[in-house]
Amino acid sequence: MSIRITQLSVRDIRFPTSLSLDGSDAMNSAPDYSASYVVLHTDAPGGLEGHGLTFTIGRGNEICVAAVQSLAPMVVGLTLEEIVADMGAFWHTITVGDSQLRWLGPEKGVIHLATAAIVNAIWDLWAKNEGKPVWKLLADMTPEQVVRCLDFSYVTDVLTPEEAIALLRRQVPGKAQREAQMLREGYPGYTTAPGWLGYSEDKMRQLAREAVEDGWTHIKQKIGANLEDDIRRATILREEIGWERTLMMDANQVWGVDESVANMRRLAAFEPLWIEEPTSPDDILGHASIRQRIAPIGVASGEHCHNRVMFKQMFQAGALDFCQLDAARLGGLNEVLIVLLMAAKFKVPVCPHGGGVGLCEYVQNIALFDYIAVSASLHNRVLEYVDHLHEHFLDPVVIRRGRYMPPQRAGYSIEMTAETLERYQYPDGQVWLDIART
Ligand SMILES: C[C@H](O)[C@@H](O)[C@@H](O)[C@H](O)C(=O)O
Ligand SMILES: [Mg+2]
Repeated sequence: MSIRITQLSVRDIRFPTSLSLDGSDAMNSAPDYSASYVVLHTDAPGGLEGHGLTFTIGRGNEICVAAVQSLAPMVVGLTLEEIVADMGAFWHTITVGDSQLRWLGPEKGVIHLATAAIVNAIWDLWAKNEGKPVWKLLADMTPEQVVRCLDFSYVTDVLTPEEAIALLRRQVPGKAQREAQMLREGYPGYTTAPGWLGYSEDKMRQLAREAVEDGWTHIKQKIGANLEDDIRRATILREEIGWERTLMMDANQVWGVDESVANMRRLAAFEPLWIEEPTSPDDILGHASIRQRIAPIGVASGEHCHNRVMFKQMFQAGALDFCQLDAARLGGLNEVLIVLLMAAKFKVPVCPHGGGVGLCEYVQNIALFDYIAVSASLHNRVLEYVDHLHEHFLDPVVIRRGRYMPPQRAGYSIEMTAETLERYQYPDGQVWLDIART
C-alpha cells in the first residue's frame, strides 16, 4: 500500500543554551542550540510521520524555516514508494529540480540546510515504515540498493557507481559479525562536554574529572580565543585526564593559515590528536598546508563542509586526517553516504560532528553504518558526544562507558517530544515567553 506525503509542517525550535554557555567556542561565543524542525504528515493509517531537523545556533533559524517552506512543494503529494524506488533521482530533483531555488546555493548555505531537514525526514519516515532504525535499514541493504540512493553528480571523477558498489561489496562478508559487535560493545565516542570555552576553569576541571570517571578516553578542548588561556586550560585538562587518554583541540575557524601553524607549534606540547577547524572551512589548500606543517598533529574538519564537492577536493588535496561530516550541513543522509564512500576510498577516517541539538542522535546511525558496511574499521575513529538536550528526544542516545550503544527504535532517532516542540517553539513557546518577561 502506498503512503502519500499529505503535508509538511516546519517549526522554529530554540533552546536558550547561551544562558549557560553550553556549546560555546572561540567563534560562537553564545549559541542557542536550535532546530528547523520538519514533520512530514502522511495518509497512512495510524498517523505515520517522518521527522527531521537541521541544526542552527539561534538567530536566523527563521530563515531556514522559510527555506523549508519554499522547498515543501517538492515533496508534498509524493508517495514514499516512488521516492525510495529511486532515492538518488529524488535527491537530485530536490537539489536541482527548481533552478530558482538552486540559485540560492547551489547546494550550500540555508537552502542546503533546509534540504537536509526534509531529506532526513524522509529517511525517518522510510525507516519507521520498515520498523528499523536508520543504521539498520542501511546495513540490511545490498551494495546495489545503497548505491541507488546516491546522486553521483560532480564526483564521478573520483567515485563512480561501479566503484561504490565494489567498495561496499568488499565489506559484505564481515557485516553480520560487526553488527553483533556493535550491539554488544557500542561505538567508541569522545566527549566535548568539559571543553566549552565559556566554562570557567573550575567547571572545566570538574567536568573533565567526571568524564574520566564515566569512562571517556577522548576529550575535546575548545581553543582559539587567547593562546595563553588555551595553554593554561590544556594544562588543567592534562592534569585531569593524564597522558594515557587522548586530547583533541577545536579552534572553530578563528585563525589564518600561518597563525594556525604557529599556535599549534606552541600547543604541540599537549600532544593533541587533532586540531579541528583551524581556519576557514572553505580553505582546502590552507588545510593541506597546515596539515603538512604541523604533523604529527592531525587536521580535522567538516562540520561546515557544505557538500560532497568540497569533501572531494579536501580528500584530493590531502587536506584532512579526520573527516567530520555533519548530518544536516550536507544535504541529508544521501549526500552523507557519498562522502562516507569517498572517505573510504581515500582512507580518511570519518569522525562525524555531534556538537549541536540532535546531531548525536543522527550521527550514531551514520557511524554504525560506516563501521558495519563501509570502512569496517574503528582505527582513529571516535564519534563526538555532547551531553545536553538529549532529554527532548523520544529516543535519546545511550552511552555506556564512553561508547554509543546502537539505537533500537525505528526511525532516524531524531523525533522530539510533543511537549518540547510546544514549549521551545520560538518566539511563542512558554520557555521563550518566560525569558522575554525577565
Ligand atoms: C557552536 C557549536 O557548539 C560548536 O562549537 C560545535 O559544533 C563544535 O564545533 C563541535 O565540534 O562540537
Ligand atoms: Mg567543532
